[in-house]
Amino acid sequence: MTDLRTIAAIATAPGAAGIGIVRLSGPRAREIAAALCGRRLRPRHAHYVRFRDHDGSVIDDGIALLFAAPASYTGEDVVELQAHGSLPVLRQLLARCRALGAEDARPGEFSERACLNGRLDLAQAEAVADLIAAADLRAARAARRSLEGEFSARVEAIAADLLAIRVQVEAAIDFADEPLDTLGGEALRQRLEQARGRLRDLRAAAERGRRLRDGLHAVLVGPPNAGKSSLLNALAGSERAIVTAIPGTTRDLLQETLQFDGLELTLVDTAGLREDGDAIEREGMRRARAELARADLALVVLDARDPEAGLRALDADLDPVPGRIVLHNKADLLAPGAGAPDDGALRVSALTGAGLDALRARLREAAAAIAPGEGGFSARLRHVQALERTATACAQAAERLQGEQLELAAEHLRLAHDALGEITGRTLPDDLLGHIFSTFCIGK
Ligand SMILES: Nc1nc2c(c(=O)[nH]1)N(C=O)[C@@H](CNc1ccc(C(=O)N[C@@H](CCC(=O)O)C(=O)O)cc1)CN2
Ligand SMILES: Nc1nc2c(ncn2[C@@H]2O[C@H](COP(=O)(O)OP(=O)(O)OP(=O)(O)O)[C@@H](O)[C@H]2O)c(=O)[nH]1
Ligand SMILES: [Mg+2]
Repeated sequence: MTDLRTIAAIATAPGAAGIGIVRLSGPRAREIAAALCGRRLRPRHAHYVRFRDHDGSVIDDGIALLFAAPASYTGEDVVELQAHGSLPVLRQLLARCRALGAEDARPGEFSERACLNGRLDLAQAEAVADLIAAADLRAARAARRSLEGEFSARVEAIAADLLAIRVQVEAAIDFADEPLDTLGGEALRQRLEQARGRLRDLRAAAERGRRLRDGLHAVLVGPPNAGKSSLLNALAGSERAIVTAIPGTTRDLLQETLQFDGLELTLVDTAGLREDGDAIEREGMRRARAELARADLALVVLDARDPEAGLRALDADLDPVPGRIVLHNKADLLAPGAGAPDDGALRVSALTGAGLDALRARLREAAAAIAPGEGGFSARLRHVQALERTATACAQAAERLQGEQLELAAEHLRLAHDALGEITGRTLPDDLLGHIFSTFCIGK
C-alpha cells in the first residue's frame, strides 16, 4: 500500500440522477462503511442497507459494495455507497465519511492510486480520463483501446527492442579494439532501423489519436463578404452568426459543433482576411490567424465570381494547416453554364443550399483522413512529444553506430528508452505525475 490515507469522493456526475455513488478507497474504507451501514460488508456482495448519520437518522437507503484489496479498481480496499442520485444526499454521505476519518480525494486520485499500485500504467490511466471526456463514439472506442493497453503494449515493445540493442552495444564496447562489423554490427544496425520504422508508424498513429481526442477543428477562412458566416449558419441549420452585405461583419470567433456519423467537428467562423480594416477588425484577423494555426482543416471560402484573387491573398496563412477544402460560394450568382472549377474546389451556395450535401460528404472524408480509423487508439500531445524525443534519440544512436562511436550510441539509446518510459510512467518525474492527474475529474 502506497498511501495510508483513506479517500472519498462523489464518483457520479453532479445533478439529479437515478443513482449516485460515493466511493472510498484506502485501509479505513471497510470500517467507515461498517459504521455508515450498521454492518460489516462481505467482499463483492451487494448489500441493501440504510446509510445512517451520527445520530442514527437515515441519510438514504441504497447498495453498499466492498472490493477487497488488491482486487479493486485502485488495488486498495474500495467501498461504493450507491445511493439515490440526489446531490444533497450524496454530500451528506460524503460529510459522514469525512467525519469517520476519510479525506476528500483530489481530482484523479483514485486513478493515480490504481497507477501507483500497478493496476494501470500511466497511458491507461490517461485513457480513463479520455474515455470519460470522449465527445463521440469514435473517440470513446479509441480511448477504450488505450485503456485496454494497446498503445502501451506498442510503446513497451519498442522500448524492449531498444533495450536489447543497447545491451548489445554495451557488450561491444568491451571489445573496443575489434571493428564493430566483426561483432555483428550490421545486424545491430538493421535491428535499430526496424525499431525506427515501428516508431515512425506508432508516432503517426499517436498523432491521429491526439487529433481525435482534441476533436477535429475546422476553420472557415477567406476574404470579407465571401459568405463564411452564411455557410456556418447553413451547416449548423440555425442563424448562429450575423450576416450582412457589409464586408468586415464578423470580428469575434464563433464556434459551432457538428456531428457526423458519430464524429464531432468543431467549426469556427472567423473575420474575413484583408489588408486594411479598423482596429477591431484587425484584432479579429489576428484571432482568425491564430485559430488557423491550430486547425486540422481549413474551409477556404471564396467568391465564385472571382476565386483566384481571394486564394492568392491567403496562401501563407494556409500553409501549416494539414487539410483544406476550397469552396466557391455564391454559385447562384454565376452566369448559367459557367465551367466547373478545375482545381478540385467545390461550388456551393449558402443562399440556395446547392452543393452543401457534397460539402458534408467532403467534411466526412476529411475527418476520416485526419482521425484514426477503426482500430485506432487515443493519445495525447504529451505522448506524441515523447515519441518525437524518442525518434530524435534513435536517429542520433543510428548515426553514432554508423561512426562506431559506441559509448555515444549507447547513451542515445538510453535516452530513447527513457523517453518511451515517460508514456507509460515507467520513467517519470513525480511532479509531472501530479500534474497529469490534477486534470482528471474528482471521483475518478
Ligand atoms: N460501480 C462501478 N462501476 C464501474 C467502475 C467502478 O469503480 N464502480 N469503474 C471504475 O473505473 C469502471 C470499471 N473498472 C473496474 C476495474 C476493476 C475492478 C475490479 O474490481 N477489479 C478486480 C476484480 C476483477 C475480476 O473480478 O475479474 C481485479 O482486477 O482484481 C472494478 C471496476 C467502470 N464501471
Ligand atoms: N447570392 C448569394 N449571396 C450570399 C451567399 N452567401 C452569402 N451571401 C451574401 O453575402 C454577404 C456576406 O455574407 P457573410 O456570410 O456575412 O460573409 P462573410 O464571409 O462572413 O463576411 P465577413 O464576416 O465580413 O468576413 C451577405 O449579404 C450574404 O447574404 C450565396 O451563396 N449567394
Ligand atoms: Mg462573417
